[in-house]
Amino acid sequence: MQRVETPLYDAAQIRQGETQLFAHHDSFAIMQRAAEALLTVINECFPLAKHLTDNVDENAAENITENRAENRGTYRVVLGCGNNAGDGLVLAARLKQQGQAVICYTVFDQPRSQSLPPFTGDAAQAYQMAQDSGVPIVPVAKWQSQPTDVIIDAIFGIGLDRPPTGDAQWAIRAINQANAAAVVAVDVPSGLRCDTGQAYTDVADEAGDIDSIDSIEGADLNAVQADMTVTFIGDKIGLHTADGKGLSGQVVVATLGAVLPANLAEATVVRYHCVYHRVYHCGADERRRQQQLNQSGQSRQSGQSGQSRRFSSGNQHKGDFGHVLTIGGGQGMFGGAALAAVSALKVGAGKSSLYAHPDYQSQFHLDGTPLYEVMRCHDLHAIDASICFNAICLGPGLGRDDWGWAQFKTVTERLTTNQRLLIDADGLYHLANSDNHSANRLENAIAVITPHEGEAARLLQITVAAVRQDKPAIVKQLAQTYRCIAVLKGAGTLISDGNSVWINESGNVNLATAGTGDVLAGVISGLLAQGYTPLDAALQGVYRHGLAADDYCAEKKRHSVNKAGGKTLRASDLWSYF
Ligand SMILES: NC(=O)C1=CN([C@@H]2O[C@H](COP(=O)(O)OP(=O)(O)OC[C@H]3O[C@@H](n4cnc5c(N)ncnc54)[C@H](O)[C@@H]3O)[C@@H](O)[C@H]2O)[C@@H](O)CC1
Ligand SMILES: [K+]
Repeated sequence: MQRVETPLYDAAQIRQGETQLFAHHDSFAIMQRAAEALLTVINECFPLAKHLTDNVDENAAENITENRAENRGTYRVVLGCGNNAGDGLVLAARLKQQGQAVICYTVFDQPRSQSLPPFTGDAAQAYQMAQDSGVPIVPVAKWQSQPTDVIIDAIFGIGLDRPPTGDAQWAIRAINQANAAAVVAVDVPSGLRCDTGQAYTDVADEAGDIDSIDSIEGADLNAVQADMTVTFIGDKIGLHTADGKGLSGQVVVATLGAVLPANLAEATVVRYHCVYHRVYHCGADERRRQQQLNQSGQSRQSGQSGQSRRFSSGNQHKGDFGHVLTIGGGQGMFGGAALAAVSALKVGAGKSSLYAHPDYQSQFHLDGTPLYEVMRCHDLHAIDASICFNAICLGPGLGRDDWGWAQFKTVTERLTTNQRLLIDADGLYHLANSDNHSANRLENAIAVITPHEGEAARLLQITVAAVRQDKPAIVKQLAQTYRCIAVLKGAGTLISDGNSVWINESGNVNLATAGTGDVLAGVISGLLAQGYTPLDAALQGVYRHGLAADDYCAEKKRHSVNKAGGKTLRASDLWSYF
């Protein structure tokens, strides 16, 4: 299995690329290139019928759509006051030159009441170009839109440095509520922080306690929800993780001729996907990924690692594929442990054993179905002397009570050097509450931890809001603090070895459902048991878990079961797609 990595950049690195470009090119020419890239994408992906009556004046502009016999839609460009708006203005001029219906809305100025627009430099030149081309430019107070319109968000790009307020906030809401045919973001969806993927919200960022996700869930995002983002110079971290994964839509990169300096090619944050050398039943997605791989000049391939022995020859025994011991299933929580134990088998582990609370020793069932394939483990005290467990999965459904704590202690005190270990769920709760001794012991083990935001907050003794502020930095910190591979789960799951950060490309919102985390714990443990390095087990496990959810949704759509692709997935549904 190959891993394909594409570098992602933060705003400071993009500014370096910009500086390099401007050393050899006129900056307005680069802005025109950006607009040309936007125009190409819009013409290809979101064409509207040409507008035949020219010379629409500013006062009549807001009635463009209504005045047309056929309600064929208008390009509505919403402008901030920086160079992101400059890109939007040049685009508007080019659309107008093509004979399209286009109107610009200014968020920060009232052109008629002020002698000069607030634009400066290249953006001022772009403003002039749009005016010369006859593009109507009106205050956003005159906003109106139709479902047939295409909205272009040119409010903020990489220069966003504070929460949008006033008219900007109003404009972001108007775009999101417009129910337009499409929303295209210029460079970055406005309101999204491009370094971290965190969107501004309508509540203060400081909200949220340690481990409490609920306190900040439900806040309205103060950021544009785009169908497509055309991003310039290099791809950006925040478009692929946290809020950004959902807000950016499809991401198209236009380098504008920039070749980022060699040291940036060693970006410490990359997004990745894996390429399998076998045929999947959902081949279309894989073919698409293969095409992207072939077309992408920026990608690099690595991780020729961990080709599972399962596929290498036909002459093997189940013992060759590794044995996973799952420890969890405290009182009332057997399901999570069972999901993990079965998932390890589904990704090819040869054997799976489960140690659970004595209540379950006589009823080994998941949703009423007996767990025939999973063996019972009756005694944890032998695990240090035992060579039969190739990986331990500690925590699914373990519970935070005394019984859970006792099992956690038994395992961590008996960890042998190089024991392959994954800690998830309540195992992480106990890890956070244990003394440094346990963390030090992880150093000797070959360990992977898989927290969600709340668990990450507890592990680092910070608030959930603080975790959300910079997830790429947090996942690194987790790996460094606990001396292991850290997987920070969520939209655009992040993985770190304490040095680099990988962002997973697969997966969708359907994974936000009970039990999928237990399945992931089992998947990674299953790969660990088969001999994958902990980094490869984490990277491939996260990718395969997300791909299974993508394939599930694609199949449901194909069979018209769920055309909208809504949330129907149950955790155990993933098993059929590994
Ligand atoms: N100069 C050029 O030729 C190029 C510019 N490009 C575009 O330029 C963008 C960056 O331009 P800028 O650096 O001007 O930044 P932006 O256009 O993103 O906006 C920055 C302006 O908005 C203000 N601002 C930031 N947050 C605000 C808030 N919440 N409320 C109110 N005002 C706020 C800033 O003070 C600044 O005046 C890129 O994202 C890209 O779209 C690219 O096309 C590359 C070429
Ligand atoms: K934007």
